[in-house]
Amino acid sequence: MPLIVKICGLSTIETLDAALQAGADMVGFVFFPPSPRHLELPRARELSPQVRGRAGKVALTVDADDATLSGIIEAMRPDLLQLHGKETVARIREIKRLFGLPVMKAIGVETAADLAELPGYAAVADRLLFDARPPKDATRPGGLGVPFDWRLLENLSLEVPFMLSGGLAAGNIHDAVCITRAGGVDVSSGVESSPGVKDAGMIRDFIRAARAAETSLRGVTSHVE
Ligand SMILES: O=C(O)c1ccccc1N[C@@H]1O[C@H](COP(=O)(O)O)[C@@H](O)[C@H]1O
Repeated sequence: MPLIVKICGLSTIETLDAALQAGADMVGFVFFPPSPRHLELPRARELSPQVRGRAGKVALTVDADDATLSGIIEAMRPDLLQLHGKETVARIREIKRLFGLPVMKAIGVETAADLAELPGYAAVADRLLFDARPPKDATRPGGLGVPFDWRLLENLSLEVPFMLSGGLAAGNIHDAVCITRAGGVDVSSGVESSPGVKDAGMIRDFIRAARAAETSLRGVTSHVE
């Protein structure tokens, strides 16, 4: 399966275009007011048609209530909901029942103990996303540009596809993909010149580096087989 590359936290026509032109498979929009990448609904409505089937549209929320989710879905018709808060298995089941959209649940990882909750989430989510567990005093649960120990995911066997995030950048994506064998990668801070300000050149570099990592990993595995 080709590596899925997701560029998250897009908020301008120019950088969204850069991500799409460079071949991003998914583009993410953040709906979480404390984030420097937060989008208001009118802006989401404006950007959404630009994606027009060129990539999967992902709406990122953090413990959003039904009314908030409903407004976001009406405004941008996402293909996937990224749930990046403390949503329980029961809440995910309810969101799927209410809105009929696939869900990617983010799991914060710092130690092996953080993987204990995986079976429950894997049973209900369509995808999992492993991100660095945020510090207790963080103002947001992700988008902090901090990696975790990828070796914790080595030899992970899951029934659902999983993606990797947390401090990824063009310079470390090769190691990240080779160690975790993730089916997808998700970046926000690593393609920004400052928090919330995406850089078209960094987006292109990241996607190029992710594709190169994918090619080199394929070479290794086909050699071993
Ligand atoms: O991007 C944000 O501001 C954000 C806010 C709240 C929850 C998640 C957020 N972003 C996601 O966090 C990870 C890691 O991002 P980074 O590359 O380390 O900055 C990624 O999945 C983003 O989608």
